[in-house]
Formats: sequence, structure tokens, C-alpha cells
Amino acid sequence: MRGGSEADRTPELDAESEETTATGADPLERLLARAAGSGSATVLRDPDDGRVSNLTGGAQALGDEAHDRLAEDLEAIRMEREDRASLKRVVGLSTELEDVTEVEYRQLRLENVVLVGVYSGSGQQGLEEAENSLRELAALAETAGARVLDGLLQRRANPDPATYLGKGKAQELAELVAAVGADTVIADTELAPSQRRALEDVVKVKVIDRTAVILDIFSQHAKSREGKAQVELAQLEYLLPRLRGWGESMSRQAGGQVGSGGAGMGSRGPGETKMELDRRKIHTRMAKLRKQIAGFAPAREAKRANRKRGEVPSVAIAGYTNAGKSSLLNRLTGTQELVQNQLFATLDTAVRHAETDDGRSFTYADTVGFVRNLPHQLVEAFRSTFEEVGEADVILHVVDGSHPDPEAQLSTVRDVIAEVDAQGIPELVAFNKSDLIDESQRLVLHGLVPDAVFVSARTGEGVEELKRRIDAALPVPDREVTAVIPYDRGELVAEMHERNRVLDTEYVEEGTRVRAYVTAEMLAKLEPFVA
Ligand SMILES: Nc1nc2c(ncn2[C@@H]2O[C@H](COP(=O)(O)OP(=O)(O)OP(=O)(O)O)[C@@H](O)[C@H]2O)c(=O)[nH]1
Ligand SMILES: [Mg+2]
Repeated sequence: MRGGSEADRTPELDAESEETTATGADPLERLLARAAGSGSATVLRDPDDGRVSNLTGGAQALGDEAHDRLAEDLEAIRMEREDRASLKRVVGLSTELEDVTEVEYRQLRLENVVLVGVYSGSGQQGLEEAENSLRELAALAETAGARVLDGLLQRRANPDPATYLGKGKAQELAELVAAVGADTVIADTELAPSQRRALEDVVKVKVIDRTAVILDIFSQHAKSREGKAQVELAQLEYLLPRLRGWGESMSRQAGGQVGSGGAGMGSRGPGETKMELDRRKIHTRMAKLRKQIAGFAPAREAKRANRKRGEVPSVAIAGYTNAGKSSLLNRLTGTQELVQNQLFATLDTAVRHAETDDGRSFTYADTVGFVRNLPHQLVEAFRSTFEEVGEADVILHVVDGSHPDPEAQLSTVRDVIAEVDAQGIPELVAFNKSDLIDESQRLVLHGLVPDAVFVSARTGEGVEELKRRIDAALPVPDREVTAVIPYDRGELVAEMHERNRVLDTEYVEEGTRVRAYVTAEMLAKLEPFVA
């Protein structure tokens, strides 16, 4: 049988050479045939990086163990083959409209996009990770106002330095784009300017990257003057190295589809109009923005210091975008914070007042959501809104428990918490959307963070427990005192009720006799009346 021949010891499993191998069209068959003879060493050459890996080890009889190993090898080979055979389509990405009433509004700026990504990890995990990232990109694109038609992934050791996808795959992408009538391709990465141009040349429609989409969303959503300035600065930083040749490849295309409906995703904000400005003007604008932003800091600090001075404890709500932070805040306080099934619905920090069950007041700060691979240009903008978290007494870390990869979300958020030096602050993890979580998922989440609270901002499940846990995590007045407060100093009694913990009250002739746990600050004020 052919399995024993020398020449067959190192079968090349390169997709291209598959069909042309003289000894048999199918590497699976070849391997089976060889295994049926005797186990000889099988060496696979990875066509991506040319590395050689030994898959089955030395020669041995085909015992149970060898059989298992063979099965594993076969599976690995099958997957390799599938990977190479075609681009992987990620299902369920399409955001085509179901509700016709939305059509009118969205047609104004509708872009039809196809998403592409390159991943290198091997096996199921690498693929899942890449798929999750592409799903998130789909949500981002939708938030930016686009309609996602399709999504493709290519497995490759490294993105192609010239065209991001390999040449052949880029051509396939071009065919798909034409077939579905897409007018934009979004790459799940930050493309080098030359990659973007080269890929545009192949696919013949506008190509943008993940960074551009996120910047676009931020520019649409920023409301405060500071937020707007920071986002514009980030956009200019992104634009600057991409100035040369921007749009060049487009104008080379006969009747390019780009620009027909005005500026689209990735080119709103300072993009299109300022593109004609020369670099010097952009630099001047950036310097001005930086100065403006620096000017905002003292005001922000003063506001924060004010809250600190009053010693009103604060809870910062942090978490991934779309985790349900604003929904939960609404549940906890009965306020109406903007809630949307969109990424970055909240871009500016909102502060709400609340009270513990025993009447102590504190504040909640809703913060901007996190996103995987936050563009580095935005890190500064993000950090300044996030600094508040560093001043909080408690961090309420909200995680979407129904998300496919909550662990990655947890660690992304914790990384940034560490970056703003807030790791010392007590963190309370709430797995939100418990209405969407089944028992097995609950167990997994419980394993991730054993003392987390399960809540549903939608049904209200767990909200009372969460409130209790927040109460318990807030700084406690811990100095026991008994004081008799004259009746004309009623404001002190009120303050004790509000910021401290009153154990009991009794009305005596000299005034109100109060026994309480108080903070150091309160104790100083009570000094003259201590019994
Ligand atoms: N099923 C379910 N959906 C929820 C729950 N909480 C929030 N949602 C939905 O999740 C989406 C996002 O909610 P938001 O409260 O805006 O999320 P956020 O974390 O504030 O998001 P950003 O402000 O964008 O960072 C909305 O569509 C909510 O209706 C929940 O407990 N269960
Ligand atoms: Mg929000």
C-alpha cells in the first residue's frame, strides 16, 4: 500500500497542493491508509509559517492509545482543511431591519457593510474568540448606523502586511461584496494606512477599520463640551498619519460608490471636511483642543472635591458597554438614565443621589462603557471620565452575564480599574441580565466570581440583595457616641441621620439624646455635647 512509501512520510497539507498530490487527493485518506499499515511519523508543515510540527510521534502498533491519537490528528487535519478551504462565515451577524418603521429614519445614513477579521489562534478557542470580536464589531457598526450584511473570518498566522487578508481571500471578499451589494468593508483591527488603501483597491468599495467605527460612535454621542473636544482630538490623531492618499484610491475607481450619499461611517466628524486642511492646520487645531481639554480638568476636580468634602460616599458603576449599567442604575434609584440597546449609550458620567435603608446618603456615578481594543487615541478621553472611579468608595462592576465571553469583559474592565489606580477600592461584581442566564451558565459565572450578585435590571431579580450588598460595602461610621443635642441644634440630629448610623433617640429635657455610630468628622462636631 502507498501508506508505507518513503515519499509519503511528510505530506504537505497546504490547501493549494491538496488536489495535485499524486498519491491521493485526500490527506485524510492518506493518513488512514498509513495508520492501517503501521504507525509511522507524520510531520505536518504549516503552510502559514513554514514551521514543522510532529503530530503523531514515533512508530508504534495501533493500540487504543494510538487510535485515540489518530482520531485527534484526523480532527486537527479536518479543521485545518476547513480553515483553508474557505473564509469562515460568521452567522447571525446580519442586522437587516425587521421593523419597517425604522426604515425611513435609517435610510438617511444607511451603509451596507461586510465585516472581515483575521485570527491566528488554533482550534475552537481561537475561532470563538474571533467570532465574539466580530459580533461586537457588528454591534458597533450597527450603533454607528450601518446595516451588517455579512461577516467573514480568515485564519492566518499573521495578517497580510499588504492587504490584511491574504491576496486570494481579498479577491473572494471582493466577489462577496459585489454579490451582496455592500458599500463598505470594516476590518476588525486597526489597519495600517497602506493596508487600507491596498484592500480598497481589491474590493472596490470603502474600507474602514474598527478604530474608525468606535471614533465615529464617540463623535455621534459625545454631549459635553469636554467630551466633544476629546473625541475630536482623538479623531485628528487617528486621521493625521492617514492623511496622505486618503480618498485617493477611491477617486481612482470609476464612479466609486463612496461618497455618493455624503460622508459615511468613519468619515464624519472632523474627517471629510478637514481632510483638505494641511497638516499644519490640523496640528494647530490639535494644540488648541489639548489646551481646551486641560482647562476642563480643574472644574472637574473642584466638583469632585466638593463631593468629597461633604463626605458623601460614592459608588461608581463600571462595566462593559451594553452590560446594563444605566438600566441597573435606574432600578436602584428610580431615575431615568438613557438606556439603549446600543454601545456607548452613556458617554458622559452621570451622578445620581441615593440613600441606604438606614437613611445615609450616597451617590451613584454611571460611567462610559468599556469596549474591547479601545482605540489608543481614545484612551485619554476615556481615562478622564473614568478617573472618577478612582475616587469612589465602592466600584459596582456590572457584567452582562448572558454575554458569550464574560471573563474577557471582566478582565478588560479590571485592567482599566488598575490603570486609574483604583484597585484598592472594594469591588462588587453584579452579573446582570440574569433573566437570560440558565443554570449551567450561572455555575460558570459563580466559578468566575464566587461572591458576585445575580441581578436583572429587567425583572428586578436580585436588586434588593444588590442594594444590601452596596449598603454593606459603603464606608461605615464606626465610632460609637452618645450625645445630648440641644433642641436649637436640630440640624446636627438631621446630619447624624443622614450620614451616620443612629441606634436610638430619646427626648430629654436638655435636648435629643442620641446614641449612634458616627464618622470622625461627625464626632468632632458633636464634641461639645458628648454625654
Ligand atoms: N434581558 C435583559 N436585558 C437587559 C437587562 N438590563 C439591561 N438590558 C438591556 O441591555 C441593553 C443595554 O442597557 P444599558 O443600561 O443601556 O447598558 P449600559 O451598560 O448603560 O450601556 P452603555 O451606556 O452603552 O455603556 C438595553 O437594551 C437594555 O434593555 C436585563 O437585566 N435583562
Ligand atoms: Mg449606559
